[in-house]
Amino acid sequence: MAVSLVTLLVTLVVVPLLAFLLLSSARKQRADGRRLPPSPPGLPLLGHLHLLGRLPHRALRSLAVAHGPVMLLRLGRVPTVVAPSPAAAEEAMKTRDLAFSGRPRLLMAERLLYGGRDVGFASYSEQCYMDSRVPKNFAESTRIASDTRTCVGFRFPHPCPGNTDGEYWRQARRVFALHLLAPRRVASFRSAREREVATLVARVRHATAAAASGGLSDALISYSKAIISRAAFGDGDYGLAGDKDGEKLRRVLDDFQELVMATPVREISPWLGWVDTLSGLEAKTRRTFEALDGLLERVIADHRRRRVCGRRQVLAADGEVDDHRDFVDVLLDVNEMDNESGLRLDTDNIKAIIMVYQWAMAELMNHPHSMRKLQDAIRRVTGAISGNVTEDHLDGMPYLKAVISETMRLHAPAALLIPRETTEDTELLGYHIPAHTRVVINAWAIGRDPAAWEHAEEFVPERFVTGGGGAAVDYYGKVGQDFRSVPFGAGRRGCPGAGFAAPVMELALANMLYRFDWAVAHGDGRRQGMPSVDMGEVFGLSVRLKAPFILVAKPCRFAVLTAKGRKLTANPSRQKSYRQRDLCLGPARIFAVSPGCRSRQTEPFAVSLGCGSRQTEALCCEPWIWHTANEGPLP
Ligand code: HEM
Repeated sequence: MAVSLVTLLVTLVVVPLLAFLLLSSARKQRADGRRLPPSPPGLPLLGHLHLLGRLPHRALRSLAVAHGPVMLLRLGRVPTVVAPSPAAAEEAMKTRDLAFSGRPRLLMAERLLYGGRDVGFASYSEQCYMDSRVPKNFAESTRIASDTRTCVGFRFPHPCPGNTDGEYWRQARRVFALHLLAPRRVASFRSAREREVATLVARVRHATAAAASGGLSDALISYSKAIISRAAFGDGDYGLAGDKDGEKLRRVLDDFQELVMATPVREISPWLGWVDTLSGLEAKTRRTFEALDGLLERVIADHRRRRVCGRRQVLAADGEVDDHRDFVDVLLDVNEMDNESGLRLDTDNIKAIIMVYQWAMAELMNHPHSMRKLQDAIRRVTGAISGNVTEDHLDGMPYLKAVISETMRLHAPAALLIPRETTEDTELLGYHIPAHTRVVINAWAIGRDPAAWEHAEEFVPERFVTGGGGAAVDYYGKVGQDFRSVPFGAGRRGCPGAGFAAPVMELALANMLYRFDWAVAHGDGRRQGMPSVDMGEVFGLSVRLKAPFILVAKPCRFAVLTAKGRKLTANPSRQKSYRQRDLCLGPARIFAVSPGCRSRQTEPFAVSLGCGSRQTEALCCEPWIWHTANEGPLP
C-alpha cells in the first residue's frame, strides 16, 4: 500500500513538477548565450498545446499581450515561434525572408498530398527524394511520410538530380507564377468567371423565387469551385462516381480541408499513434485520399486523351490565338508527367474565396451604411443597361476593393497563414531563433493591431480609399509591401494566387449587391440592439462564421432615366418593351444624383425602385422621364 502511495505521489506530483521546472528553465535557457524569445509555462508532453483552445488565433493574441511581440511555444514536441505583430511579420517575410521560408513537414499534408508534393507545403531547403520515390497509392504515401530518414521533397517538373536545395519548390513556384497565375492567363479565364457569375445570379434568383433563402451558401460554393476547377481542369464535368448533385464531393473536400491541417496524436507522441486508428482518423484519411486520387486520375487521363486528339484554339479579344488551356494542360506541357504532377485540388483556395465573401456579407449586413454606399457605387458604375457587373466595371469601384480589403484585414481566411519553418539559425526582433523552428504568423492579430490601425476592431472600409473617394489602395498589388495586413502572406512563400482570387471575389460580391438587396432572415431569436449577424468564429484551415446566417435575397427593379425627349441609345432594340411613364412619386434611392437630377445628364443611370417591394416610389425630377421594365433588371 505504502509503495503504491509513493508511486502515485511520484507520478502525480513529482514528475509533472520536475517537467514543469524543466520547461520553465528551458524558457530562460540561452542558446550559445543568445536570447531566446520568452515563453509561458507549459505542461509535460503537451507543452503549450492546451493554451491554444478552440480559437488559437485569439489565444495567441492574448498570450502576445502578456509575453511580448515574439513568443516561443512548444506545441507537443514542436518548438514554435509566434509572430503576432506587423514588425515581426515584416522581419520574417521581408528582411529575413530566406531564413523563414521553409515549410514544416506536416504528417497529414504529406499523406494527403502525395508525400507533401504541393507547392504550398514544399520544403524550401531540403533535398529532393534521392531515390525518386513517388507514391503511387495511399499506403506508399503513408510509408514515405513516416520515413523520417527521407527528406520529403519534390521532383516536379524535372526529376530531381539529388541535393538541389529546394529546387523542386523553385521550379514549381515558377510554373505557378509564369504559366498558371500570370496576369495574361488569369485574364484568359475572364469569360469563365463571367459565365459562372451569371449562373450564380440565376441560382440565387431561382432560390429566391422558390422562397428557398438558404441556397446562397451552396450557390457560392458552386461558383468558386466552378471557377477554380474550370481554370484547373477545364470544362469537363468532373465528380465522384454516383454523386449526381456534387454532395459527396463537397463532403470529401470538407474532410480534406479539415484533415490537411489536423495534428494527429502520432505527430505529438509517436508511441500513441494507435489513438489515431481508434479515433477513426486513419480510416477517414485513407477514404479522403482515395476519393480525391481517383478524381485526379480521371482528370489527367481525360486531358491526355484530349491532347492526343488535338487542342482547341480560340481567338482572344486582342486578336491573338488563345489556346484555351487549363492548368492541367499547362502542367502536362511543362512536363509530360501525368499523375506525378504537383497539382493539388486547391480546396483551401476555394474555401478562402468563399470565406472572404461570407465575412464581407456579414460585415455589410451589420453595417447598413457601408452596404448602401457600396450598392450605390456598384449600381452607379454599372448602370441599368448592362444587366450584370462585368470585369470592365470593376476598375471604377474603389469602394468595392476597399470593402474586400477591410474584410480580409479583420478576417484573414488563413488566420495563422500556412506554417513556416526556419531554414537556418536566425533572429526575430533581436531574439535568437534556431534552425528548424516552426513559425506561426498570426495574420488575424496583425490585421487588428491597435498600434497599426485606428479603431482596429471596427469595420471601416474607408480606410482603404485614398483621397476622400479617389482610388482604392491597390491592395492586392501591395501584397508584400504593407505588413499591417497580411492575408496572403508575403515574400517568397507568399500567395501567388492573389491576382487570381481578386476578380473572383470582386465579381461575385458586386453582382450579388447589384442584382439583389439583402436582409437577414428573422426568427433566429436575436435580441434588439444586437448585430444582425452573429460574428462568432470557428477555427480551421480557414476561420469561418460559427452560426451560418441565412440571408433573403430581394431582386432589384431598375428604371432607366434619360433626359426628356431623348432616346435610350444603349440598347435601342429593347426600347419598345419598356413602359414609358411620366410619373413623379415620392423619394427613392437614386444613383448618380450628383450632378444628376439638376444637371442635364444624358447618360442613363440606374435607379432602384424599392428592391423587392411593389410600393415603388421614385423621385422624378424634371426634366427626366422614367423608362421602366415591368420586372427585374433591364436585360
Ligand atoms: C482569398 C483567396 C486566397 C487567400 C486568402 C490565400 C492565402 C494564402 C496564404 C496565407 C498562403 C501562405 C502564404 C505564406 O506562407 O506567406 C498562400 C499560399 C499559396 N497560395 Fe493562396 N490564397 C488564396 C487564393 C489562392 C488561389 C486562388 C491560388 C491558386 C489558384 C492560390 C495559390 C497558392 C499557392 C500555390 C501557395 C503556396 C505558395 C508557396 O508556398 O510558395 N491561393 N495562400
